[in-house]
Amino acid sequence: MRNLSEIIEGVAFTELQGAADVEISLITADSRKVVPGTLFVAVRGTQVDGHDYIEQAIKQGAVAVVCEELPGHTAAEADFLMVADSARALGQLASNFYDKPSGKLKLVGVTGTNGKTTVATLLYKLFIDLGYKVGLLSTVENKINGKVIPSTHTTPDPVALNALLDEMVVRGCDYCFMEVSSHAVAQQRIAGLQFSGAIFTNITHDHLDYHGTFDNYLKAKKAFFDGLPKNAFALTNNDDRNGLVMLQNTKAYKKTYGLKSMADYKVKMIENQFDGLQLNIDGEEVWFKLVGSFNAYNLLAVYATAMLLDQDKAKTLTSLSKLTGAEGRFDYVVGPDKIIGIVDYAHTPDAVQNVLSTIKDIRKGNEQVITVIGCGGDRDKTKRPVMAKVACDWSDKVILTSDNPRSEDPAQIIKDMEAGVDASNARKTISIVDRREAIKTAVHLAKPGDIILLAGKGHEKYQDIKGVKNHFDDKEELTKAFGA
Ligand SMILES: CC(=O)N[C@H]1[C@@H](OP(=O)(O)OP(=O)(O)OC[C@H]2O[C@@H](n3ccc(=O)[nH]c3=O)[C@H](O)[C@@H]2O)O[C@H](CO)[C@@H](O)[C@@H]1O[C@H](C)C(=O)N[C@@H](C)C(=O)N[C@H](CCC(=O)O)C(=O)O
Ligand SMILES: Nc1ncnc2c1ncn2[C@@H]1O[C@H](COP(=O)(O)OP(=O)(O)OP(=O)(O)O)[C@@H](O)[C@H]1O
Ligand SMILES: N[C@H](CCC[C@H](N)C(=O)O)C(=O)O
Ligand SMILES: [Mg+2]
Repeated sequence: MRNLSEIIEGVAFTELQGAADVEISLITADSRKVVPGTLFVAVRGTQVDGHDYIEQAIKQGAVAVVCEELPGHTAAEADFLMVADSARALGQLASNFYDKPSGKLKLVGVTGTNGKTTVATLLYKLFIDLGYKVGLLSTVENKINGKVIPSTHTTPDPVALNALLDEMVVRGCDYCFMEVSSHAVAQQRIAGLQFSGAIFTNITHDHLDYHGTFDNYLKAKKAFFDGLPKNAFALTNNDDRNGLVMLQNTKAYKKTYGLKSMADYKVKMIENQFDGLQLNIDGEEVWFKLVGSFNAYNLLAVYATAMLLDQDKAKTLTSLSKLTGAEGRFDYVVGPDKIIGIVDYAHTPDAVQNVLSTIKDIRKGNEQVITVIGCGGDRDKTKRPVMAKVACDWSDKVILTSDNPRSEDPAQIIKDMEAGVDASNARKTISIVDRREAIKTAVHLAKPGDIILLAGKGHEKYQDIKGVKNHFDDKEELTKAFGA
């Protein structure tokens, strides 16, 4: 319970109707959650306009409303606060409501097309191992010092986000590592947060359905860096062609990492094998349990962050060398006849190419690589043919199948993917709509020693078909198919 006058502190408003002297028990942008004593924030969304629900919210007991436009007839029972950008105000209000929890711990955000979950999860595990109390906000799960809280988004909405940060503070967390998705930046889910540091992994093709152009997608990631305070660090991947763009307008202190280019933190690849990576990281040779050259970048980003947070170099490297990655990222199961099944969350053209090139680099002989892959419905359609082409170019056999079709016709999504399969690749490609059948077929086609890649769903425990989330787990299906 907080007084409205405290909650609106620092929020730039153009007009206030009412005394702002009411007690607020809840803050929400969703009229369906309003209970008596709520502050309702009307946000314009991609589907509907929250302003259309103001009256409903007041009927349900909202005592104050934040909006960009007053409703036609002002209901006198509530206070009204007019702002230029209510999505932004929601972030600041949520932070104030929970008494600015992000400032009471060290909050580090990770952005980039691929690697966010891996980097944030490794940082969480590392700092736990170094003896701290830590929070994690990620695609796979949210965690508060060991306690798991299921995650609904890569970056939660501002109210859920600040509530989680508040719980972290209450439970004594020193650090929180969180993923910052481009959607979250564009929708102001991180407004009002006080970051101690930001990490950029890379940017390649994804989410063009939402951002419209690659340039807008890039600008969303950059906006996160632009908003950092000067006592925060801004750590970027200098091998990525857009890595330095992140640093152009930030007030934070700038640091770079890289394998190929000049950078403050450097790594060299020594060995890349099925059971791990040997790297020379900042002058020290260390063996890590993670697989694939892209993980050299992730590990380096984590190491650099630990150094920027003043951790001991030797302890950090010793600890990092023991860690495994995030669930569903290059997760493997060995089946009969030494057939290897890999479950990986690669769901962008770049990630698919990276994981397949890693498999090619580390396989021992001429074993076949069989890839099972689909693309999500109601998401970027332009990546579908590209992902299919990459899968074909880098595999010996490909089974095109369903990912999460959501509201779309799964057969049509596969048709969109098939458009990227040229005549020479068509010979090695089949399409099977049912993902379970596709996995069984891959196992059936595999000869001793072959490698099966199940791409796109990683840790997910469901398949979303027409809005219904049916239980589905790639690793479980693979294990069953191996057993049959
Ligand atoms: C496209 C997108 O990102 N949508 C997010 C957005 O919803 P929206 O703009 O469509 O909202 P809307 O339905 O138009 O409603 C507008 C406003 O009216 C309110 N409303 C609506 C109906 C009603 O009866 N009453 C009411 O008050 C809503 O609560 C909302 O405040 O804001 C919602 C609240 O924060 C999010 O839950 C929702 O995420 C949807 C479910 C989603 O699937 N998002 C994905 C694409 C996403 O965000 N992904 C990224 C990761 C991407 C990556 O891998 O990098 C993530 O961070 O998870
Ligand atoms: N640094 C990297 N560069 C390129 N590809 C990567 C990198 N790290 C991981 N990948 C690939 O991308 C996939 C997704 O990795 P991860 O879950 O860490 O990314 P993410 O950015 O969190 O994704 P999302 O946006 O869906 O949350 C992995 O399964 C792997 O195939
Ligand atoms: N966080 C990503 C995950 C996509 C994973 C894939 N399984 C799909 O459903 O498209 C997104 O929202 O685009
Ligand atoms: Mg993620």
